[in-house]
Amino acid sequence: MTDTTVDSVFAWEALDSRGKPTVACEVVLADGTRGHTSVPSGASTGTHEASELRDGGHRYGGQGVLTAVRNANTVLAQAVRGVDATDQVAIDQALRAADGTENLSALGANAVLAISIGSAIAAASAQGRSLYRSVDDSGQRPLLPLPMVNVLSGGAHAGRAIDVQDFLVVPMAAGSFAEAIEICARVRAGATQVLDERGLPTALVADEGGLGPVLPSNRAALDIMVEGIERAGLQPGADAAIAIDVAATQFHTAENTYVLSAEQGRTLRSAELVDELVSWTEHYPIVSLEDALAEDDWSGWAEATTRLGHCQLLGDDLFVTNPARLQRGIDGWVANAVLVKPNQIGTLTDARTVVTTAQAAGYRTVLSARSGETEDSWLADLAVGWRTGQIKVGSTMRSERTAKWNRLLRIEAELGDQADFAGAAAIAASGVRA
Ligand SMILES: O=C(O)[C@@H](CO)OP(=O)(O)O
Ligand SMILES: [Mg+2]
Repeated sequence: MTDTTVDSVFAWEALDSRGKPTVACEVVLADGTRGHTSVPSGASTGTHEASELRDGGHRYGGQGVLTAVRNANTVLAQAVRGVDATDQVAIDQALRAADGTENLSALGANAVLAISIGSAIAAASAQGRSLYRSVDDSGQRPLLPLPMVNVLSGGAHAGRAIDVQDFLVVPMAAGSFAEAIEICARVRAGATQVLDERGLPTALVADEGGLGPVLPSNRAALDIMVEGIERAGLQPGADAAIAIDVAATQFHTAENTYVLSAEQGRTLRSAELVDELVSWTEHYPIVSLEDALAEDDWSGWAEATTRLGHCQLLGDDLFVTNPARLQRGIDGWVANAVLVKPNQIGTLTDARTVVTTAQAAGYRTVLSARSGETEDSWLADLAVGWRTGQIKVGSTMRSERTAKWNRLLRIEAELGDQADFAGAAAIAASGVRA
């Protein structure tokens, strides 16, 4: 008989895709069902993220992850024991109450998230359902997300060879998720050819599998994106467009300026950075800009929203998947979309709240992996089940990335015409205020 109450938690230290320690765990239900998970970690993290216990180095260099593992195995395990794993809100409340801090710094957001997700996976499995089905209470047909896929990398993920962190391809013409991934893979191959022909190294692969060439300017990277799209036999804009993650927090200074080190230290004020971005959108088929300004530059962000509101303006470091920061954005007319990373907030319930709050306000939602990932694929299921419409996982290379793409390919293949594909409408659809 199915008994979905939590019986025990077994956590341990595992490796992430950067070879750094992370938390893995198995949540075991009373009927013996198990839910295994491991959690990711960012490199260009926002100051306002939930606080993971992590030393950043190998286990022999510090105790952070081991402490999180111990907390998962002891006080957090105790907190969820006897709670029904099908009641995600109750699981997450128990975890939050045990930690007692707003940002989960006492026991570690990584320990909390591992149990939060492990419980959801165990609950789905006990009910004989796929995770994407068990987290979906919409009563609608499953919705496969439009991917944005990393082609060129800079910033904190690629030794700051370019200032902008991610140059991604958005497969506008795709009619299915499978077609979308094929377009992205073709553009990646096209960009690789272009770099090869210029004698630029293509073996330098960044944290998320993007190409990491040293280029003279951010515009040079945009040129390569356009050429890569053309080389793939596609029309820039109509078939494949460009998204960028400026990750501006990374080159913002205490004097409230932005320093482009890839462009000889060119220094810009907020309004000048917005001018620069506006000019990029005039010359290149850019449909989405993430973290266009720094995490606490709310006035710069407001200006960007006024001047760039025809594009998707995605808050990552700005909102950090935090319901209160998102609400401030909605109230203040800032951005028009939110990047959702469950580990920025620490529980599935809070991440879900961000998705529903954003969608109710007309903001678009993009579920996102981290630069330090694991081979888990639960993120793919959450994108479908939460109907986020878009997903960002990194490139079409490296197994910790393809684990998510491949899970989505399988879901689409299994469902056939029982599922919908969000397509370009997910990024172009105007919100109530766009
Ligand atoms: O900034 C981001 O959007 C993510 C993923 O690209 O990077 P990180 O996980 O390092 O924060
Ligand atoms: Mg980002």
